[in-house]
Amino acid sequence: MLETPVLNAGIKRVVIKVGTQVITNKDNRIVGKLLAKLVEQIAYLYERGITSVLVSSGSVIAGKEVMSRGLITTDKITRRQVFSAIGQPRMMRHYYNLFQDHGMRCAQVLATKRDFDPGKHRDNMVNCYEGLLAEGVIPIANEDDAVSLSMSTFTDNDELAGLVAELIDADMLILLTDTDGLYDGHPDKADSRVISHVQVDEPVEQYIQTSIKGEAEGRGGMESKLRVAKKTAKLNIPTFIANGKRDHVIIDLICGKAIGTKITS
Ligand SMILES: Nc1ncnc2c1ncn2[C@@H]1O[C@H](COP(=O)(O)OP(=O)(O)O)[C@@H](O)[C@H]1O
Ligand SMILES: N[C@@H](CCC(=O)OP(=O)(O)O)C(=O)O
Repeated sequence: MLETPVLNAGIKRVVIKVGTQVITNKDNRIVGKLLAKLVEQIAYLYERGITSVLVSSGSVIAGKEVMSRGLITTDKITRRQVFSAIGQPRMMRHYYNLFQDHGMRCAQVLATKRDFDPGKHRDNMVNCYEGLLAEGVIPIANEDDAVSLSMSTFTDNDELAGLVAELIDADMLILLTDTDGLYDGHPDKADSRVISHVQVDEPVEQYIQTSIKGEAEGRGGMESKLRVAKKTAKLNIPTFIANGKRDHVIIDLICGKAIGTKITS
């Protein structure tokens, strides 16, 4: 199905973050075919000696998908906790089945920000990731939204992905979203163009547009993607912002195709 791409031989470990916008349709429903496309690419890379960690959003929207009518509480925080607690196993059921179709195994690693503090918590995280990767199991990370509140909350999963990339010493970080990268204007405007390369000291934040998000539609936005991308790139981990709905996007990036926005130090 795929052409014969020439993968960058220097890439052995990659962290791929997929946002809520990538895996849902306009009705905010999870699209199984999009998850399948992502898993197919991860399986393709795995066969060729490249291991991936998937950081997947979607638990809150997956919970809302089945619960929005029945939920009595109007407290936003509790709603988020309940949605994510219900949605996370729904997401993992999708992923478990999809990886199994490729003869692969996956595992869930939920974290709060505290787990990345230097010391015992962090050592435990390293142990867990390295243990899974050594066994050929694909770790699927998400924030532990059911219990992650106030001081232990990540800005969003972009931040989590950046921390995981640092933790496992990744060769590349890919932030997948629903636009083709960072645009120099509003992504919906005809005269806006994707910025193909950003260096960490370039003041491209001026291009970020404000967007209003509904409940469960994810957090963060382009501002946090850019902040995380610059921080991770400074650690010499090349970071990409690209369109997760595009066919073969992960493989194309690892082949060095000029797509998305590349952020480097
Ligand atoms: N300059 C820009 N270029 C591209 N996208 C932008 C820009 N400014 C704001 N955005 C918005 O950022 C959104 C992606 O971030 P986000 O909603 O957090 O996605 P995700 O759920 O994938 O993490 C896009 O849908 C787009 O509307
Ligand atoms: N942890 C939440 C997603 C939070 C988040 O960062 O969302 P997004 O900006 O869509 O990547 C969830 O699983 O629904």
